[in-house]
Amino acid sequence: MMDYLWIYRKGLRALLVLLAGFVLYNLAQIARRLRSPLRFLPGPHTDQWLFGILGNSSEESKGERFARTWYEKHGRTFSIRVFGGSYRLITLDTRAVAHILLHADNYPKPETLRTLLGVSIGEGLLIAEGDVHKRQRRIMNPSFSPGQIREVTPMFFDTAYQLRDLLNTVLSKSPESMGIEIDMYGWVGRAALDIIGQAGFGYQFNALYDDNNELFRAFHDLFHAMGNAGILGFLQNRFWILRQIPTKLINIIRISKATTRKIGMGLVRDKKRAVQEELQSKSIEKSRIAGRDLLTALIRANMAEDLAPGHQMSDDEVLSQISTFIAAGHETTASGLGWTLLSLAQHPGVQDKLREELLLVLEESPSMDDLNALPYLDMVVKESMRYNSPVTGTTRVVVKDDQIPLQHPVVDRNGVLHETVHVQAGDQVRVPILEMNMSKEMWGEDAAEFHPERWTEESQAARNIPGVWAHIMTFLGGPRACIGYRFSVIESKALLFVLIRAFEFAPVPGLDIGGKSVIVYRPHIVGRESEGLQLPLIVKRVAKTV
Ligand code: HEM
Repeated sequence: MMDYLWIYRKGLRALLVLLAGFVLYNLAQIARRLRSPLRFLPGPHTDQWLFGILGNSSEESKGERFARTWYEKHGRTFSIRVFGGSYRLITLDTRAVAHILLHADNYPKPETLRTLLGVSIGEGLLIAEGDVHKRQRRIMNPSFSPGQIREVTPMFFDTAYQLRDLLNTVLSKSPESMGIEIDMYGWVGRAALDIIGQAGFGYQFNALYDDNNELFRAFHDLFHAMGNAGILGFLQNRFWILRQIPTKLINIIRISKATTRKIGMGLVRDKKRAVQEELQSKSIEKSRIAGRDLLTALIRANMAEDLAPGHQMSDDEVLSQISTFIAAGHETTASGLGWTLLSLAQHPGVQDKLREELLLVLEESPSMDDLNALPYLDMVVKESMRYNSPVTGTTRVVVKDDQIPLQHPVVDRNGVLHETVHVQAGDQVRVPILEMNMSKEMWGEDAAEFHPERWTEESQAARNIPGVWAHIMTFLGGPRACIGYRFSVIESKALLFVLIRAFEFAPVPGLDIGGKSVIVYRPHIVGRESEGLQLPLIVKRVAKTV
C-alpha cells in the first residue's frame, strides 16, 4: 500500500514538474514573440497580447479578409499581431515575397497546418519540408511535365463530355428556351474529382454519376468533418494529447485513412507490377502497359535505375501522394472553374467572344498544344486565375532570424526608413496571393475588374511578380510553387472548351454569391450560408452546338 502511495506521489510530482515546464516554456515563447522586431512596423493596432488582432472587437479585426483595408491604410509592408503572441508580417513587396519563396527552408509552413494536413492526408509533397521535400519533388517533377500533361489531356475531355451530356439530360427536362438554375459548383466539383482520379492515379470515382463510391465518400466525409471541426477540432490540431481522444472528427479521419490506405495500396501495388512488366517488355508500345496517369509516371520515375536506393520514395510516401493529389488538386480546380463560370455569366460579352473563338475549332477534343494556341481562351483563363484565385494567401514561419530585402522601403512607427525587414525566429509571414493579383500598382487602375483583354498587353509592374505562371501569384512561386499548375490550367481549358461551346451561363436574378476561404475560396449564397457550398447559375443550351 505504502509503495503504491509513494509511486503515486512521485508520479504526480513528476507530472506537475512537466506541466510547469510546459507552461513556463510557452510563456517564455510568448514573451519572446511579443518582442519581435516586427512590432515596430506599421499595422492595425491591438492590445490583445494573447488573441492578437482576433481579440479586437472592431470590424477591422475580423481576420485577414480586411487585408485590403489594411494595405490601403498601412502600405504594402506591415505587421499584425496574431494568436499566441506572434507577429505576422504581411507584404505585397515583390522583392520581399521572392526572397521568402526562394528561401523555402527558412520559411516552412506552420506546424499547425502541417499537423492538420499530415494527420488527414499523410506526409506527401504538400507538407514535406527540407530534404524530404526536395527528394519527393525531384521524383515527382517529371509526372507534371508538359509531355505528361499532353498524355492526360484526352482524359480531361472524356469527363468534360460526360458532364456536358449530363447537363443536357437535366436541361431536356425543362422548356428549351428559358434555361434552368443549376448548381455549377457541385457539377464542376464532381468533374474535377473524376479527372483527378483518372488522370491522377488511374482510378474511377464515377463522381458525376453516383455518390456511393467508397473513396469518394471517405474524402467527402473527411473534408466535411474538417470544415466543421469547431473549437475542439482546433484544439485537437494544436495539442497531440487531445488528438488521442476518439471524437467524431478523429474517428472520421481514422476511417477515411483506412479506406484510402486499402484502395491506394492496391493501386500502388498494381501499378508497380505493371511498370515492372513494362521495363521487361521489348515491345515498342511498352509505355502503354502501365497507363498514362501521373501516379504511374511517378512510380516509373521512382523505379528508374539511375535513382540511388536511399533516394526512392517508400510505398507509404507514394500512397500519401494519392491523397495529396486529391487534397491539393480537386477543390482548388473546382473552385477556380466555378468562379470562372460566374465571371463569364456576369460578363456576357466576354462569354460570347470566347464562344465565337471556340466554335471555330473543328476538333471535338483538341490536343494540349491546340488548346494553348487559342488566344482568347488563354486570356480568359489567365484573367480568371488572377481575379478568382482559389487560394487567397499562404503563411510561413521564420526558422532563423533574417533580413528580408524590400523593393519599396518601409517607414516604421518611429519614422525610421528601412530597406530590409528584420524578422526573428518564430515570426510568421503571410504572402497575400489575392491582394498581389489585385494590386492597382501592379495591374493598373482597373485591377479590381474582370477584364481578359488586359492580357494582350500585360502590365510591366506585374512582370516583377515572382509567380510560377503568367506573373500571377495564384500558383505561388519558388521551390514550393504548385506542382500541378499545368495540369490545372489545361484541365480548366478543356472543361471550358466543352461547356462554353454547349451552354450559355447567366447569373440567377436576385442571388448574391459570396465566398469564404477555408484554405480554398469556396462559394455560397449570401444569406443562405447554412445551405452549404453552391454556385447556382442559369444554364441554357447554345442554339447550335457543334
Ligand atoms: C486552380 C487550381 C490550383 C491552384 C489555385 C493551386 C494552388 C496551389 C498553391 C497556392 C500552392 C502552394 C501552397 C503553399 O505552399 O502554401 C500549391 C501547391 C501544390 N499543389 Fe496546387 N493548385 C491547383 C491545382 C493543383 C493540382 C491539379 C494539383 C495536382 C494534380 C496540385 C498539386 C499541388 C501540390 C502537390 C502542391 C505542393 C507543392 C510543393 O509544396 O512542392 N495543385 N498549389
